[in-house]
Amino acid sequence: MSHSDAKNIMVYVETVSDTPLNGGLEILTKAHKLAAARGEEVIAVLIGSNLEHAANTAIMAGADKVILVTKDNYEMEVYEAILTRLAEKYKPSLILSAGTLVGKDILPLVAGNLTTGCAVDVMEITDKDGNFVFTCPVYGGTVLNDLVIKGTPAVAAVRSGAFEKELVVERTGEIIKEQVGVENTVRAKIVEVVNEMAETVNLEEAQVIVSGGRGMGNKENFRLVEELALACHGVVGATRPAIEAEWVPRSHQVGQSGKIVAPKLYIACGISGATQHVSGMIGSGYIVAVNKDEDAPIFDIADVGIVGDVVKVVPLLIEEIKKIQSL
Ligand SMILES: Cc1cc2nc3c(=O)[nH]c(=O)nc-3n(C[C@H](O)[C@H](O)[C@H](O)COP(=O)(O)OP(=O)(O)OC[C@H]3O[C@@H](n4cnc5c(N)ncnc54)[C@H](O)[C@@H]3O)c2cc1C
Repeated sequence: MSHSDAKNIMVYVETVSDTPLNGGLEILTKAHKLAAARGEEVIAVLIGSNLEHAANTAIMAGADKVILVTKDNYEMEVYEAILTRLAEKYKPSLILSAGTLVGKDILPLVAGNLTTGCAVDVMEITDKDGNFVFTCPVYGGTVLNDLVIKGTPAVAAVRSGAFEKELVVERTGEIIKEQVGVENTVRAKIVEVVNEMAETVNLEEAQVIVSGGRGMGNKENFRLVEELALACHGVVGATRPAIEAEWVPRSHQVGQSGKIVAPKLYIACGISGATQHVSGMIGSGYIVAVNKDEDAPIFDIADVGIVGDVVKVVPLLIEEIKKIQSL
């Protein structure tokens, strides 16, 4: 695509059961600010069914236009082809999506189809002299790298929680229904989707996460993490060793090779604070850590640190929270 043709920002907004995920809405708000400064528009793309309500939410979050494409189930190649066709038609200068598993699945493929580059794990986007600059962590989050994509459009998957969502009820926008024929592109078809109970976990959207690490000791003690999460109306997270010990399914892993999260409250129980874990939760609003080692690196990033044995401290936390809730 030539540079001169391209304008406007296209945002793929992922939905689950007709509801747009916060990651996409946060990006729409950021895209609205970037596009407004350039005198351009934000085009949201929603793929699924019964998405009219979600389209209105996308407009409130910052979309000027919302393109609705009806499809029943998620299929990577179909979604990738739809986004590619829409990019060819609408010629945006930037394509964004939340860096969820789906976003990270399809965006690099879209970038490949359009022979351009894709930034992942983006934490900030700035517009410098007409070029988008993407700030991304590298080396496990120890260094922040600013990068510019030379191809057009620039494509980027953004970290959940990187931007703040603002819903403005008075905003108006246009809803466009597009039919995109992509059936021939499908090489693999999903014939059945089996929903493991654990897969209902949506760590990226959670406001409260209680995570357990190797320091929980065993599967039975790990139930304390689940109990504390339940008491706080939160979601259970875990470090890789806790996953590898099979105390909890893989869908709960937080970190570099797991999920990137940004809850308001993150409680880390028996977690050392290794870079690969911390890079996935450093965007949390308030961090509480329980560890028996007062020199554990997790205390360097914690707002509140409790030095003690998780098996003694976590039951006390559960008891206190239940007491407060019963008042
Ligand atoms: C390429 C790569 C990718 C990775 N991706 C991830 C990832 O996505 N997520 C992830 O988590 N890890 C990841 N890791 C692993 C990471 O490097 C660490 O090994 C891991 O995060 C450590 O987990 P932990 O804190 O549970 O265990 P440990 O580092 O062993 O820490 C356990 C902590 O528990 C404390 N403790 C022990 N007993 C108690 C007790 N009774 N009460 C209180 N505290 C106690 C100890 O003091 C210690 O600080 C990755 C590694 C690599 C190489």
